[in-house]
Amino acid sequence: MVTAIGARVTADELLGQYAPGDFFLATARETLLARGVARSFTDGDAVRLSERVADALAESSAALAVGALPFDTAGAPGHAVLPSTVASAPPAHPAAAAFDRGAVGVPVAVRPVPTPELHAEAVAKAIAALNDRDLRKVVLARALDVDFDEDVRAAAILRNLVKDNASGYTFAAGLPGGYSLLGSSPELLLSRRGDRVVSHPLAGTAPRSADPVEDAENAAALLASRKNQVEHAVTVEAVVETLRPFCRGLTVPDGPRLVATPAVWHLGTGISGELADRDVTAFRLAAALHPTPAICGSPTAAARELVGDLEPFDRGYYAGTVGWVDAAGDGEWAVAIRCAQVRGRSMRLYAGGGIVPESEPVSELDETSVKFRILLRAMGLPPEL
Ligand SMILES: C=C(O[C@H]1C=CC=C(C(=O)O)[C@@H]1O)C(=O)O
Repeated sequence: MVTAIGARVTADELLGQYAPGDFFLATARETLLARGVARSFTDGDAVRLSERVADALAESSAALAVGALPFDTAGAPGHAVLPSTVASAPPAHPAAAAFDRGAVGVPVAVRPVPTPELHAEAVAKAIAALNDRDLRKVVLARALDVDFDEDVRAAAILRNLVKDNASGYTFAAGLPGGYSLLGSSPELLLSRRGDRVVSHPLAGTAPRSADPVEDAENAAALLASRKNQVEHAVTVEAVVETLRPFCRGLTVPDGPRLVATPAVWHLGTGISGELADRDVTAFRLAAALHPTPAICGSPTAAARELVGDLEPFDRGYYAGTVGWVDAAGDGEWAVAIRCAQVRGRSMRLYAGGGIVPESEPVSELDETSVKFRILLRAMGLPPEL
């Protein structure tokens, strides 16, 4: 097997080479394209998968492995690949802002799953269940199924996602069964470089507005909102608890900061730590953290059960994680949100939101609609569908 970090190319060129099945990741730090399969791994146990991948990297000349974990391994396996080739380029932005938009075509059908009304009803049931089942938070999602009369133009959608999203983690990941996951997530699950570990959980959301005054008001209201602060604190607590045993020291800010994305404001907390044992890889840490209360809830097992009871679909790799790990154990894993699972002529878009006792069903429905806009815009579709 030959794995090579290619000569320095541009993000634009890597996007030009991307084809469904490849792994692509654009961040503020770099752009990565991994192609071909030298070895692939699937495993229902995320920790075991991370260890198998670490062993394989140690035995091979591969520069890195790429992969994806599903939301729940009961529904789909963790998946990782030692690619045949890896190329990296400098960050796509600022140049990407001037990219031509890729043409995506017009869908022949769009179906919400469930209907918006039923999603609002599910949120109401979730609010009641928090009390009955002794939960602090649950994250409930809905989907939009979109069909085309030709294969989904994944490369064009990915190009548009990169163009539209100057920050965060814009990705495409090949999945088992011929699927790909395409999206642009604002949320870092875990990065490890040497002994420095960073996680940046997000929870708590408000819409952006084209009117600067309203936009600033929305941001200020989010920061002042007790409901959103609670939703956020539950998530940060879980990330800190999970990372603590792996780290010599952790730096956790006193409170969250506002994080701007093109469609929404979030509350975010940047957590950093010093890794105690360099044998613990980025993938192993991501497997330990996943699923955080940003996409599942708290306590985890009860929240996952409630998600299964209330959502009328399997999440697949939505609300999972996508990323890479290298032979030294360094790597970067994003929370797989603001994304769609794609195969053939169809794609399923997902959006969810954290539910706490103070949540209101209609606001939660609206929040999912706003979160869909990242994908809808990249597909050339109107913001409300
Ligand atoms: C579950 C999603 O977002 C999570 C990440 C940030 C903010 C969230 C919220 O405020 O509810 C969600 O926890 C999603 O976009 O599908």
